[in-house]
Amino acid sequence: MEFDLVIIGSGPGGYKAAITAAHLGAKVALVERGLPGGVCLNQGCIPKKTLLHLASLIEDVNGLQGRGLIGPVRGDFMAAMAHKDEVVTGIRNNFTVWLKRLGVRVFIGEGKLLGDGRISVHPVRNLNSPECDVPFTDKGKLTITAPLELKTKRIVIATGSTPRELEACPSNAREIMHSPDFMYRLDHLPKSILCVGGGSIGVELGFLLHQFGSRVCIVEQGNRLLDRPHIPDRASAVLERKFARIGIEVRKNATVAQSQIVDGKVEITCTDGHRDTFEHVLVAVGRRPMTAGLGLDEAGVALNPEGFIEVTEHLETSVPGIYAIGDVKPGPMTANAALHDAKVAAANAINGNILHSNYHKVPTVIHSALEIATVGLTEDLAEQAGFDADVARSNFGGSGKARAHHDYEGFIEVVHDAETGQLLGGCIVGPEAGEQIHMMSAACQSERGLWFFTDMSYSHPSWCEELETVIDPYTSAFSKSGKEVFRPGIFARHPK
Ligand SMILES: Cc1cc2nc3c(=O)[nH]c(=O)nc-3n(C[C@H](O)[C@H](O)[C@H](O)COP(=O)(O)OP(=O)(O)OC[C@H]3O[C@@H](n4cnc5c(N)ncnc54)[C@H](O)[C@@H]3O)c2cc1C
Ligand SMILES: NC(=O)c1ccc[n+]([C@@H]2O[C@H](COP(=O)([O-])OP(=O)(O)OC[C@H]3O[C@@H](n4cnc5c(N)ncnc54)[C@H](O)[C@@H]3O)[C@@H](O)[C@H]2O)c1
Repeated sequence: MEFDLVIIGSGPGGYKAAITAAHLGAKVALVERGLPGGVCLNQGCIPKKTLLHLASLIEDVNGLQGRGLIGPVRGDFMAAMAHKDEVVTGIRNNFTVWLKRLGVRVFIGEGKLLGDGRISVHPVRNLNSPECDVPFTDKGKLTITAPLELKTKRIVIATGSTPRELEACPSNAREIMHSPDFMYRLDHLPKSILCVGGGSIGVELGFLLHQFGSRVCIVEQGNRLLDRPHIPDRASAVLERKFARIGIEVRKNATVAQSQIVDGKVEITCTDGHRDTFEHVLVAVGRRPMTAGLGLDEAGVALNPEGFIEVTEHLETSVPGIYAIGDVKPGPMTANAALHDAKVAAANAINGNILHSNYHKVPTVIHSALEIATVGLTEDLAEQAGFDADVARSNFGGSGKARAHHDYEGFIEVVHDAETGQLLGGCIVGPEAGEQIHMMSAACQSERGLWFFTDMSYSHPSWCEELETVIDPYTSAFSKSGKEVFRPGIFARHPK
């Protein structure tokens, strides 16, 4: 069977690449060895967001007790987990039908590079990935029963990642677990849980369990939660204050030195000497790329020292015509980034290397006790890049909508160049931040830069109108000084 493009892996990277290439008129095959939809649909973004939505509702409703609502409401964790399964299964069952309608051939089997544009696909013994026991209804009869060989002009590798192990706290998928075990093996609400790692998974799953009634502690080796360059310190600080207020314990600058399972409970000793016992431990200390068994060596595809597939700015690997996208190559390990990569790599694979990946364009959104959303550069990163960075900042204290919702924790900051007004990026912490950030993205993309916000008209009351409030004094000052120069945002000026 011959194709223009074969994609290995059907997560957000793989399926988006398939759709993009199909829209460009290519004959496309998508090979998946586990559950269609990858980590994002089956173990990550979608199940997590379903549970977090309920967790946030509990918080919102209880926050309005005595202000017209009578409570408190409580969560039913196992009913929430069943609801989550229904949501995921519903999306998954339509997923392959949708791809078929676009003309994409889906093969459920294990893909391996054979060189010379050939890919073998082998039947998988246990269709459901080793990390997840959820049944898959193969409506389209896509599961192969005998080995196949596909021939293709171009290849996209989108095989994703898997959780990193922690030697001092080895997972047994029960008392000590990783996020896939949390999603599919947890059959009760833990009375207590330790999250090792205060990154995205620790703060998101820790918060949701707290809302359902677990005692939650997070141990983080860095000196702040979400310790990543593109998340400003101020955002971590607001989240840490909120965790302290609602009763989530955070132990920073520490990790687990020893763990032992005794009578079905996990006894922990931390490097700061702290000892405690938890019903469960969730290890979330990052993820490693999924490259084993792909035949990369034989095909000549180079890896970097950390084991990620090396790519050029066009997302092409060391072998011309083979591209790699999403978690399996260096860069942000988010669905947002994988979706961005997919559009770049698929277009390049079909039309020649014309597009560059540009992670300034890709927002990051953390869904926890507060939503934290960023795009482009922080103040620190902007200064490191040589800009004369200035920040327009506001909290939601003056926002009518925030007051009406009785929800005004958080802030907005918009980073720009003091000299030119060029928009460089921003961060929003607060309600619907993950939606509001798209305004910031559009502004960064536009030729109008900061003036994008003041040119706009807004609905009132709304969260987004705060963006105009925060920017107004800056654009006015530029106008008064006669320095009103319209410059494209950071996206257009920085190819990488
Ligand atoms: C708990 C959790 C919550 C998350 N929440 C968010 C969020 O809210 N927002 C966000 O942006 N990101 C989130 N992420 C991250 C996001 O899920 C990943 O970044 C994203 O799924 C990566 O997409 P991908 O296409 O690179 O790979 P994946 O989604 O990992 O898909 C790779 C696929 O390739 C398949 N595969 C591997 N090897 C082979 C082979 N040899 N043959 C055939 N198939 C193969 C795998 O079975 C898998 O289905 C979350 C992650 C987790 C764990
Ligand atoms: N909303 C989202 O976009 C979202 C949500 C969940 C996961 N994800 C992605 O999934 C990936 C995995 O998430 P994650 O939370 O496991 O990784 P992460 O990289 O987000 O955070 C891991 C955290 O663990 C800490 N850590 C590392 N080793 C440690 C140790 N021994 N002891 C204590 N702390 C330690 C790190 O300092 C870091 O803060 C991430 O790359 C993330 O981008 C994204």
